[in-house]
Amino acid sequence: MRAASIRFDEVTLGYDRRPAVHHLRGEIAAGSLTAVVGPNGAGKSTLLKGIVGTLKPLEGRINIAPEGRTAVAYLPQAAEIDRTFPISVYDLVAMGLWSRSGLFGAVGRSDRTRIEEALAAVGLVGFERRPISTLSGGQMQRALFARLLLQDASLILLDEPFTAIDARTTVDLLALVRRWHDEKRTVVAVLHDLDMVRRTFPETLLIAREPVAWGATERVLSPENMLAARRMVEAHDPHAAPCRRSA
Ligand SMILES: Nc1ncnc2c1ncn2[C@@H]1O[C@H](COP(=O)(O)OP(=O)(O)OP(=O)(O)O)[C@@H](O)[C@H]1O
Repeated sequence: MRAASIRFDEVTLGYDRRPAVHHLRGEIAAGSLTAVVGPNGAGKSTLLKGIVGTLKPLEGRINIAPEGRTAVAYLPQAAEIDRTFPISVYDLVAMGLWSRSGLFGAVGRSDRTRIEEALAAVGLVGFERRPISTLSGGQMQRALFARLLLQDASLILLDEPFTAIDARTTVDLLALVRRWHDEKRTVVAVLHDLDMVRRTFPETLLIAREPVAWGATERVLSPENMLAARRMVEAHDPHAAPCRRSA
């Protein structure tokens, strides 16, 4: 597997021509482990959607290398996942193989072994037949991480993966994030717990509608930068005309 890098060339992302994030340039290095932090409404989820490609840049370009050959796995915020969908834990996790087997591809013995290994890795052995609607929040997140494991992607994007998740589950799932990093996958996670970011994520991008600081975590999370980010989001006028400032 070749690790994936992400380059931003003067990127503006937004909705209905209104920028949510702009003046974004720089690179997330191949094999890096990056936290994206910032106040509510700073544009963190928007940034991930831009990388995944569900949101096309209003301006600029996001380039993922190696181009066309990077498998991307994306875990949206829990609120965006339909827990009422009638599907078992096993089938949800098996969906991680779709990129290889296709929607109607047969699940062979080696696939079944991989599904069982993924369920074991997240501590969900015995939950296979449970409908996902019966899972607790932490169990659901474990199932989603098992699905990510099977996706075997070189670029993994996580949007607030530990919000409202119990401490034990967080510890277990954070170990998987570390494992992905050791395997030289590129991991980008939106997080609010700054202690966790300091402990686990070497790189941080602090955004407040535009990058405030980007680089080594300890330097980025300075009190000055955090204050600047909060002020920038508070000062933002959602009805302002699209910004024409060159980056
Ligand atoms: N689908 C949408 N249509 C219009 N505006 C949107 C849409 N999604 C997000 N926005 C706006 O874009 C801005 C950035 O939102 P985003 O969800 O990316 O922020 P965030 O940093 O992830 O916030 P939080 O920490 O609260 O999850 C906000 O002003 C939000 O209201």
